[in-house]
Amino acid sequence: MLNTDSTVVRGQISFQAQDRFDLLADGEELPATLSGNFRRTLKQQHTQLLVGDWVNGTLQAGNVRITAMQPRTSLLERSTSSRFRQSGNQAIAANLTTVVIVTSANHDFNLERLRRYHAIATVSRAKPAFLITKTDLITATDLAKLVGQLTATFPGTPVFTLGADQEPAAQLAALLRPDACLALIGSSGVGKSTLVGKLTGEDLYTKTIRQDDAHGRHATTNRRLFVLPSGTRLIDTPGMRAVGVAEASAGFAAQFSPIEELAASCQFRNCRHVSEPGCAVKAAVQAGTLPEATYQAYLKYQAKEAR
Ligand SMILES: Nc1nc2c(ncn2[C@@H]2O[C@H](COP(=O)(O)OP(=O)(O)OP(=O)(O)O)[C@@H](O)[C@H]2O)c(=O)[nH]1
Ligand SMILES: [Zn+2]
Repeated sequence: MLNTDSTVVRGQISFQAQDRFDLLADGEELPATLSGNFRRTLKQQHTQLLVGDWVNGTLQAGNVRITAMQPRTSLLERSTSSRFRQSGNQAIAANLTTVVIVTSANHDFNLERLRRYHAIATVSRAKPAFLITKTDLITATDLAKLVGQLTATFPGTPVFTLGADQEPAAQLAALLRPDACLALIGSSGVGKSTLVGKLTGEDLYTKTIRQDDAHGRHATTNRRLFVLPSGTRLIDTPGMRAVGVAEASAGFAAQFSPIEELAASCQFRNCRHVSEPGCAVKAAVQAGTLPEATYQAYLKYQAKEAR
C-alpha cells in the first residue's frame, strides 16, 4: 500500500553537499532533498539553498522533501564587489545574526583587512563583531591599544577578546544567546578552528575529512551548522575560510583582466579555460600572447574560488 502520510516540517539547513541536505527541525537532524518543483524554482531564481536557510518540507519515511524556503534575513557572501558576485560560488551562509570577525593579537592584526571583513559583514545584514584571539601573546597594554583602535575605527561594533588561558563561552557570553546564529570569518591561522572545537566540545577538525589545498594548508571540506550548549547556532564552513581569499584576490583582478577579456571570445560562456574546446584563453597561452605564469596563477585562483 502506498504510504501517503506526510508530516509538515519546518527547519534550518545544517549541512549541504551538492543536492543532499541535513535539516535541523525540533532538535533533530533529518536528511533532506529538494522537491522537483522547488528545485526548478531555485534554478529560475539563480539561487541555491545554503546552510542557515529556513525551509518548509514534508517528512516521509524519515526523509524531508523540501518544498519552500523562507525569506532570508541575511546573506553572507565572499565579497562585496559585484564583479566577484558574478563568478558564482559567492554565497556562504544565510540568516546569520552576527558575523564574528576573528583576528589574532599578534602579527595578523591588520586594520585594512579588518575593514574589508567588516564591509562583508555589514553588507550581509548580520551584525558585525570583532574577536581578538591569542591575547596571551601580548601585554595587557598592547591589547588595550588594539581594542582602542577597533572601537575608534568601527564605533558601535563590539570587541571581544580571548586568550589561550580563557574560557571561550565566558568571553563570548554576550554573543551566545539562544536565538543567535553566528559565523566566524578571518584569516587562516587566527584560531577559528580551535575556537569552534572548544565551543562545541568536539574535536571536529581531527574527525572531519581534510584535504590539502594548493598551499599545502588544510581545509575542512564540509559546511555545517552546530548547535552549542547555549542553543546558539554556529556555522563553520570552508567558505568562511575562503572569505579572505576573495578579498585578497580583489587585488588580483587587475592581473587577470586580460583573461576576462579573452574569455568573452571562448566558445562556451561558462568556459573554465581548462580543457574546453574553443577556449580563447588557452589559445592565447599557446600563441604566446598570454604569459603562461598568469594563466597558471589564474587556474590556482579559480580552484580556490570553487571550494
Ligand atoms: N597562543 C595562542 N595560540 C592559539 C590560540 N588559539 C589558537 N592558537 C593556535 O593558532 C594556530 C592556528 O589555530 P587554528 O584554530 O587552526 O586557526 P584557524 O583560524 O582555524 O585557521 P584555518 O583552519 O587555517 O582557517 C594553532 O596552532 C593554534 O593552536 C590562543 O588563544 N593563543
Ligand atoms: Zn576558455
